[in-house]
Amino acid sequence: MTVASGAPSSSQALDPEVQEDLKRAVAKKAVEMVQSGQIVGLGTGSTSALFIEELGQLISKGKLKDVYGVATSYQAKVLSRQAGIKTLSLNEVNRIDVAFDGADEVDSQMNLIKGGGAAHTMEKVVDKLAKKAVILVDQTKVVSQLGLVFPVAVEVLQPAITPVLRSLLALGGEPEIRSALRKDGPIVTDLGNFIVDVRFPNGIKDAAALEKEINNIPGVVENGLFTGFVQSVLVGVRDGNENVVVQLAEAIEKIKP
Ligand SMILES: O=C(CO)[C@H](O)[C@H](O)COP(=O)(O)O
Repeated sequence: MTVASGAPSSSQALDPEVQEDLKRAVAKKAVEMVQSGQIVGLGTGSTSALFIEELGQLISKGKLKDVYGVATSYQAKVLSRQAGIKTLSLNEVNRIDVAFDGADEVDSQMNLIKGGGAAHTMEKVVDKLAKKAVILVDQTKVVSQLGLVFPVAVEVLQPAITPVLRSLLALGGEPEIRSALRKDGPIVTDLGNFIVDVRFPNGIKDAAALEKEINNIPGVVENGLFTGFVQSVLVGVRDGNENVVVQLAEAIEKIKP
């Protein structure tokens, strides 16, 4: 599978309404993969929110029974409750059958940048624990190289912020503490930590190595590089005839920006 020819390249912005249509189409396709009795990881962000909405509709129509969600954030938990999906905490489940999550960037190896919603720490826990992680994106997220556009989000223990910033600079990054729109000062994550967005102006050459290097810095909780474990990506694409198409990539080297 390749992303349909005629699709704008990933760096090209889409009309927000078209992008929303692509996300919705992906969410609708994704819920078809859920089976009754499953425990489902629920990601964070606007695409995951549409998935939660669609899943809630299937449950309320009785088309899916005994489905439980494991939320990756406060947002996912509240949206699940509103959609009528029962949630359990990680400590109450003995498995996660499948997790559905969004991403900020996806490369041809199905490595990801996540963390635009500052929820990547619990997303990584849930997505990696799941028997299968399915990533839901529109075509704007598919890139030839990670990091050229989107920074890597790093969750950092508050008391360690200064030495962590120094270490991130030493790795060649350009770190910036994420601030809130409607609050003076840094945002604080669901887990009580700061977020540092690290730009790598020349892109990321070895995402797996960088993921490990950043996580080795004392004071770092988790970073938003997800490498080496995702095997399914659903991509919403607008084809040359302006039709919305959802493509499933299930092996590495299959997504082309
Ligand atoms: O990683 C995430 C949250 O931490 C999101 O999945 C990512 O930011 C994509 O969000 P959206 O679907 O709104 O584009």
